[in-house]
Amino acid sequence: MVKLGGSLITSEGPGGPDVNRALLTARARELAASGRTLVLVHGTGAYGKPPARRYGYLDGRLPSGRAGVVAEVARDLARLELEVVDCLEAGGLKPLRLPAIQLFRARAGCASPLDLGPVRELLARGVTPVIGGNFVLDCDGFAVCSSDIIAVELALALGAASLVLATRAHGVYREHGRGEAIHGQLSESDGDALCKIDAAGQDVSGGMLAKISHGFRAARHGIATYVVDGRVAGNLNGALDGSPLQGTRLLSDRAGG
Ligand SMILES: Nc1ncnc2c1ncn2[C@@H]1O[C@H](COP(=O)(O)OP(=O)(O)OP(=O)(O)O)[C@@H](O)[C@H]1O
Ligand SMILES: C=C(C)CCOP(=O)(O)O
Repeated sequence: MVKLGGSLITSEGPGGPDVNRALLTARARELAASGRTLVLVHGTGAYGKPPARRYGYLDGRLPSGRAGVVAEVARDLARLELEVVDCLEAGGLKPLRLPAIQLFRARAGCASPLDLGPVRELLARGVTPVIGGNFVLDCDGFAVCSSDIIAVELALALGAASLVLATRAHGVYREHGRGEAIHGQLSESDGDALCKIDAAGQDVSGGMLAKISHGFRAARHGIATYVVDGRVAGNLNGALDGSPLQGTRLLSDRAGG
């Protein structure tokens, strides 16, 4: 399971959000060359995070009365998803996009998987399923379903051997903004280290701290879990092989559940 972070694959251009096509195609080429069976999940970055601030749903929930906002943002996310599969295909993969809203459902803002049969069946047919962070149905409206949650839930449900969370950072910085030293590995019992990590109040998906917390859930179930630098050539395959060139391994002290 590989998740390509929104900060990695998108940027804010002069005319609005853009996909970093060259980088994404290069990563796809490396993954295609390895010939692995893969599920690819991706974030929304410049397409998904600014609207949450602009329209004021940083808690990730929108009642039915705000369906117009959901429709507008989902339209832009559909453009992102199309560009992503275009780059993945240009890199030599056989990607097929599955909408998050058909695979996940939320209850009071908390998303969990529905029937993942289509993901399994695509894998069996040699296709790479691609799922982007997006809105899903909630009891009384809609909820943001972050790509970190999608990646972790799919990794758990499909029994993935590893989960690689690729982002635009060297790994998990020890002190973000005050140097580039990263944790080689980070354990969920390391309270001193974790309390220095940014909870990103202006990020609908909770930033690095939320990413790490979700990642620990996968680690707890024995899935080799990494936060790696997606800008570094060869790093995704390195991490999938258990030795990233640049990144942080997330470890659980509560392995087994
Ligand atoms: N301790 C930290 N270590 C690494 N990055 C950090 C840390 N604290 C904050 N950050 C910031 O978090 C960013 C990554 O978080 P972000 O939520 O953008 O992840 P992403 O997975 O790339 O995006 P998305 O959630 O859209 O998929 C980094 O680019 C960095 O700017
Ligand atoms: C903002 C929406 C709707 C999707 C979630 O964004 P992600 O955390 O970038 O996957």
